[in-house]
Amino acid sequence: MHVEDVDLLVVGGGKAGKTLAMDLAREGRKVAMVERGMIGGTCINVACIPTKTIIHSGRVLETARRSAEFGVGGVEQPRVDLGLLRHRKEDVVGTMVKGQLASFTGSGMDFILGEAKFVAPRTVEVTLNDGGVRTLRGADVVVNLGTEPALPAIAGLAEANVLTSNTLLQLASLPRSIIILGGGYVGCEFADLLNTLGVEVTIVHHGSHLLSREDDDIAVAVEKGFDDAGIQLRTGATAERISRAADGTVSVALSTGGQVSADEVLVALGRTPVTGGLGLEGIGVELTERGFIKTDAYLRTTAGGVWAAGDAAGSAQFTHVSYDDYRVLKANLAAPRDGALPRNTTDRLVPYCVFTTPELGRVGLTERQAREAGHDVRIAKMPVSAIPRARTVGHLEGVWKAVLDRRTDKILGAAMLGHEASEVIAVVQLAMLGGLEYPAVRDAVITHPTMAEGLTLLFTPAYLED
Ligand SMILES: Cc1cc2nc3c(=O)[nH]c(=O)nc-3n(C[C@H](O)[C@H](O)[C@H](O)COP(=O)(O)OP(=O)(O)OC[C@H]3O[C@@H](n4cnc5c(N)ncnc54)[C@H](O)[C@@H]3O)c2cc1C
Ligand SMILES: NC(=O)c1ccc[n+]([C@@H]2O[C@H](COP(=O)([O-])OP(=O)(O)OC[C@H]3O[C@@H](n4cnc5c(N)ncnc54)[C@H](O)[C@@H]3O)[C@@H](O)[C@H]2O)c1
Repeated sequence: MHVEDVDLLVVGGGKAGKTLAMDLAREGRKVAMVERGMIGGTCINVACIPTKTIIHSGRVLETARRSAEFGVGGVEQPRVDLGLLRHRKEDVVGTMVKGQLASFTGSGMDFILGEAKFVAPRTVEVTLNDGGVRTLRGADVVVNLGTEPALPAIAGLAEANVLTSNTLLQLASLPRSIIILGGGYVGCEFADLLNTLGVEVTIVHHGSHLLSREDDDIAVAVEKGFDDAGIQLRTGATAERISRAADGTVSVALSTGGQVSADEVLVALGRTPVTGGLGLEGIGVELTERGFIKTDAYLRTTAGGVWAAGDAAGSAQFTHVSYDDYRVLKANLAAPRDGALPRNTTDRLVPYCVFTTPELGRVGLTERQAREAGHDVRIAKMPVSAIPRARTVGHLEGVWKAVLDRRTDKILGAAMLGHEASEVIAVVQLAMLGGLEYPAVRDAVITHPTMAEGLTLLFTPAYLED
């Protein structure tokens, strides 16, 4: 067996791994990256980018429906053209994939399309997609494998031909109705989108509220928006059995009694790491009970010279977190072998956004977490309708909530449900990173009329509890 030695071997081309591979290759190091199919990884091919592209189409449709309200005539009966929508999504994805491939090869790395399997310490055997086998060993190895939709052991699920976020993106026509199992990020984003596109949506969620990680008042505000839009909610209910009848109708029996039926079922019940059958444990890389790779705060695995990043390494499942894993790895790989490692993942301030309409931007602690952590909590809460920009664009829905520390006046966290919340949450995040006290944010001169200007209102006595 001929073993090819490289300085860095990246297994799985996710956000962290591909960025690191390109960087080190550009610096003149010998780098190989093995990817089994998705050039650019999950985010670009089947997750963030395609979903946000079609969510934008949904928003254009909704705006077209409201065109008369905005003084625009001539837009009669706007409707979605699924063929064109898919074409645009594939164009956006395809352009990005092409760009990625050019960057990979342009960086000087050896980009290998094939399935990797560990056969010895820091060594993989790659079954090449176009035939043949190569064996590579890295002085350092970074494993960045990602996750795939979880398909839990619900009776009948395997036989019912259910949809996942991957297969839903491939549909040639829209179902008339759909049951979505899981009211988390994937469930809520697809529920909102499909409802906008005219599909009858029912969400089955076993938590008492959707988006179980959020404070109840914020989740209730999301639920109210869904309810007003006609989405059926079955919260506090677990799917116990799924069956598809001869006429194609799918039924889901609920733990609360009764059942719901529709044309299709989308399973959005979390994601499973792609770590099975890869020989990881054979080379000393320990996995958790759920199959995630055990790492320390420096992203070292339990095997010498093997590092891990992204979803499969147990990092919060966001592309921007995988990107930060890249920063951690880059600093640590460059450090002297015998010295202390310079960068870790502890205490990262991770924002995120659920891309429903309106969006839910989140950063830092929820009120519940802040109280549990022993903070003397003070809440600022304001309806989005108070913000002048919300009036000019006709998006009055939503609520902003900030969690403050009464003793220090520092911002501990924020939940912003409203127009462009994905952008405004970054302003709050920067204030938190800068250690600003809330009066400094309130007293900043912020451009009028923007959504961010709402921050000068949120912290005034009208919206700040005593
Ligand atoms: C529907 C959906 C929407 C999302 N939207 C957002 C969003 O808006 N914002 C956000 O931040 N996050 C979003 N996420 C989460 C985000 O997609 C993930 O957190 C991110 O893609 C994880 O990247 P990663 O670095 O872990 O690796 P990945 O990008 O998953 O890459 C891992 C790669 O490893 C390859 N691989 C696996 N096994 C092997 C093997 N044996 N040999 C070779 N290659 C292998 C895979 O093909 C894959 O390309 C979304 C997720 C979903 C499902
Ligand atoms: N905008 C974004 O950043 C974005 C978008 C989509 C996905 N993601 C990432 O992908 C990950 C996976 O998303 P997801 O929505 O699949 O998972 P999730 O963990 O966010 O939500 C799944 C929900 O399903 C519920 N559930 C579990 N079993 C159930 C059952 N049998 N019946 C009814 N409900 C049940 C759980 O309580 C959970 O709240 C997320 O954690 C997120 O990090 C991010």
